[in-house]
Amino acid sequence: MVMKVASPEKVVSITEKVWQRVYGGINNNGYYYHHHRKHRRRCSYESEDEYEDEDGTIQLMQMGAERSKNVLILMSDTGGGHRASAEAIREAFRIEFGDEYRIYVKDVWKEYTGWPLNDMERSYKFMVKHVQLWKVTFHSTSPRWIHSSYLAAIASYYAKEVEAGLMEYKPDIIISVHPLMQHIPLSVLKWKSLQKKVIFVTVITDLNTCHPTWFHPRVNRCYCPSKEVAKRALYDGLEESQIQVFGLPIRPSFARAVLSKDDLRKELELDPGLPAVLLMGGVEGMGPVKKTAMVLGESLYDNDQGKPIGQLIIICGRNKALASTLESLEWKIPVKVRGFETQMEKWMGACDCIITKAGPGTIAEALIRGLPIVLNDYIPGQEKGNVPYVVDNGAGVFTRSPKETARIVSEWFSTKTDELKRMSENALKLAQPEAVFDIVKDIHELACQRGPLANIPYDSTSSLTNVI
Ligand SMILES: CCCCCCCC/C=C\CCCCCCCC(=O)OC[C@H](CO[C@@H]1O[C@H](CO)[C@H](O)[C@H](O)[C@H]1O)OC(=O)CCCCCCC/C=C\CCCCCCCC
Ligand SMILES: O=c1ccn([C@@H]2O[C@H](COP(=O)(O)OP(=O)(O)O)[C@@H](O)[C@H]2O)c(=O)[nH]1
Repeated sequence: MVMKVASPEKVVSITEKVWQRVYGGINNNGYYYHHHRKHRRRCSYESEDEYEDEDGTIQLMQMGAERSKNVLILMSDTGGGHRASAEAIREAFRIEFGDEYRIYVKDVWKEYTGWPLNDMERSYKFMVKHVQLWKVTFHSTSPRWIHSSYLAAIASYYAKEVEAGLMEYKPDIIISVHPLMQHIPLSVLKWKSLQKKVIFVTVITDLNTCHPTWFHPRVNRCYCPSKEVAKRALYDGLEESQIQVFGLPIRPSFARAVLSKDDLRKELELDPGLPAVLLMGGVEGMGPVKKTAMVLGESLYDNDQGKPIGQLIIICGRNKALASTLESLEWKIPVKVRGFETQMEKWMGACDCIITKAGPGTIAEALIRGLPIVLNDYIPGQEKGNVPYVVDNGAGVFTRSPKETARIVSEWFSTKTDELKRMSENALKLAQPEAVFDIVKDIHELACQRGPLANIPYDSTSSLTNVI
């Protein structure tokens, strides 16, 4: 990278001049600040060569920082949580490090491979609809020898395709935010002798009872969202030095935006005075959403006084059928039915509590917004442990019964407002809004320790077919 700066009039280091111009400041310790970055950073390996050209302009050549580093985030739309976390990491990299990193969020399986890898979304949706099938698959594939053999077989079968997918993005760093995206890319990196050059980290997006496919002993780091998950990682053979516990990565718009409930209600055209409950079921609108909405529609109406005691917002995500059914119903209380929303932080910020299945993304977001949670369902296996995570920490309750859910919310809005307040405080205590920033800073540290760009031989000629 070559940058131009005017000749200095007083004696200041060339580095300082450049950083002042490009990034807006440098402190006494030599750390520089980007105009939109709060975090200080410096990779000690960076060195500069300088020279003056004819018009007196000094050219600065930064050795070892000629280009942005490529970061490939591997995810899949099996549920909405993996994409949300991937986007959170991308945004945090941008805020902290500007254009120092070029981020790609990709489902490489979908783009490059064949069945069953390229069809995980549909298969997963089918399996969680037939919940016993999912339960059996989840638990029967938990032993390492079982999932490792499956995944090794698939890795050999799709090695060339996965290699092509990785080559396309020439990653210096690979971040997996999906339980099925450790083994195959790590095998490919091993076969290509790239393991020591490419940094590979896993960011786990399950809060407690996660599947052991998340834990791969050859990762550089495994970011666990909770101590419970870290314990499982240790038990599964990861070293302490590989594990970091920062929290689940949530989009920075949740952590950093200053949101006033009154303004949000105005913007979202909600009733300014009535307490509001948000009802949802992950990105697929799963769980007993319709039944719960209908019972709430009755219980949040005070028949004696002839007026509502609360309002209801239902976010159906990608479940269009659910949205259109709910839109066609008549309600006694103010109800807003929405499809897929891109600004969840606003809807959560406008509400007083939430009813949801035990999706880890939604839970972590609700905690940041201080919303007491009624968990009304969970997917067996990976979501089961999210229930005690919320309930035992006093941030919410669990019930599968729509009637019970409606009773709890009506009480929170009338006779038990103190309980609502206490749970909201507990939720805020459990929240980890800075987790995503801690994760990207730690990855940056790893990249700095790795030294100048590794000159990774991403040549298009070598092929894995030679090694398998
Ligand atoms: C389809 C190809 C997948 C790989 C091919 C098979 C390899 C076999 C090895 C293991 C199979 C593993 C399946 C179970 C592991 C799942 C681990 C896990 O936790 O998955 C969760 C994710 C979804 O993410 C979650 O979403 C939730 C919300 O909905 C929530 O947000 C949660 O926090 C998230 O973590 O699940 C997946 O992505 C799995 C997709 C799997 C599709 C399975 C297709 C089945 C085809 C072949 C599998 C063969 C398995 C044989 C089982 C033998 C049973 C006797
Ligand atoms: O309309 C919607 C519905 C959901 N989500 C997000 O999708 C994620 C859902 O993840 P979770 O782990 O809760 O459940 P999943 O969808 O994976 O089952 C969360 O970040 C939600 O904020 C969203 O952005 N828009």
